[in-house]
This record gives sequence, C-alpha cells and structure tokens, in this order.
Amino acid sequence: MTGAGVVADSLVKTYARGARPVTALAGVDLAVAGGEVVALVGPSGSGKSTLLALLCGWESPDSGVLSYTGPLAGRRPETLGWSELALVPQALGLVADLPLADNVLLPARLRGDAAAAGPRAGDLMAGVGIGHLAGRYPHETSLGEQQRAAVARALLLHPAVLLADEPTAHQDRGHADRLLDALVAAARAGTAVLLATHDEQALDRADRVLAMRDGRLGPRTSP
Ligand SMILES: Nc1ncnc2c1ncn2[C@@H]1O[C@H](COP(=O)(O)OP(=O)(O)OP(=O)(O)O)[C@@H](O)[C@H]1O
Repeated sequence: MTGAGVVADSLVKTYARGARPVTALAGVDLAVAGGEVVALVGPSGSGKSTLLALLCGWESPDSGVLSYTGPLAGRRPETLGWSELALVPQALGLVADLPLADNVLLPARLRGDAAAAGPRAGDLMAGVGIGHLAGRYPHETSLGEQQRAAVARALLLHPAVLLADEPTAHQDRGHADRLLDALVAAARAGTAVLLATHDEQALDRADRVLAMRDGRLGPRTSP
C-alpha cells in the first residue's frame, strides 16, 4: 500500500502525575506523507515518544485530531494491521520465547502467511546484519541486534506508515547506516516513515527534521 500518511492537528496530551499534571504535548501539528522520512528531534522528556504513542493509538489525546490519509483515510490507528501501521517501540517488544527469525516473521504469521514472507524476512535480516542470528533467542543476542530485529519486523510487510522510536539508539555507526538504508528504502517504496531520534546520522538521512521542545513542534533551529 502506498500513498498513505498520518496527520496530527493540535494534539494535546496531559498526564496526571500525582498532584502536578504534566503536559507532554501542548498542541502538535504534524503531517507525514508516504515516501518521506521525517525525523523528530528534541531533548529527553520533550514529548517525542508521547506523540508516537498517540499516532499509533496506544494513548488517546485530550484534544486535537489524529487522522490517517490516502488509502487509510477514516481509519483509527487501533484498527490498522502491521502492513498498514508498523512500529519500532523504544523497548523493542520482541517476544522472548521466539527466535529472532520468528520475531521478524511474527506480523506475517499473525495474518497466516509466514511461509510466503520467509525470503523477505531473510533478506531484511541479512541486510541489517543479523542473518546469522536467525535461530537465537533475544536473550542470546545483543541489544543492538535485538533492535535490528525489531526494525526488520517492522519492515516485513511493507507498511504504509512506520513509526520508530530511536531506532538506531543501540547501534554503532556502520549498523546505524544499514538500518537507515533500510528505512530510507522503505520510504522510497512509499512508506511514510517517522523517526524519533537523537542520532545525527539519522537526522542527516531524513527528508525533514522537526524539533520537539516542551511538547511543541517546530522547525529545527540549529544543525
Ligand atoms: N505515562 C506517563 N505518565 C506520566 N508522565 C508521563 C508518562 N509518559 C510520559 N510522561 C511525561 O511526559 C513528558 C514527555 O515524555 P516523552 O516520553 O514523550 O518524552 P521523549 O521526548 O520521548 O523523551 P526521551 O527522549 O527521553 O525518550 C515527560 O515529562 C514524561 O515524564
């Protein structure tokens, strides 16, 4: 599926934390279109993960409107399958009881076509340098290798929209490049890619960089 995107209009999210509420998002406007890589940069606690959590439907906004566009117009994020909306969560979310290859194949297994997706899973794993780890369980691999498996899993079904929270956080320069190659290739094939990142390498590869500060989004002011 190509041509889908995601639009946020004035999203506000406040967490009730003890006696003092925390405004994580103070009115965020954002549009990410199919074919582009948009990077969100900002200090720790500025609201990047909260924005991704709203965009994927894990959290609900207090106010504002979230919409998916193109072929996904009118759909709520919680109704979208992995070929429509794929995630790389900050905590990765690999299944501990499955070897890496089965983790990568999980989106296909859940829709009943794991066998057909096998070759692509193998190619993606080889592309990000974990082809030799197919039979290892997550706890038998490094955090960086687990992160690469999470990115391969997200790319498996050519998602229309991909949201990735610091997808290169645990990588050395070379592996970060390979991950970014895979994410940029997905965008060039039509995926709308939104990355939250602190990684200059990722910022260099993005088509647009937006800065989050105190729950607000704006253009990046300094390189
Ligand atoms: N479930 C929650 N309950 C209360 N406060 C929260 C919750 N989740 C996030 N926050 C607060 O909301 C603000 C934004 O957090 P968020 O995780 O979105 O930041 P971030 O930019 O992704 O940070 P980092 O770069 O460290 O991942 C922070 O002040 C954080 O403490």
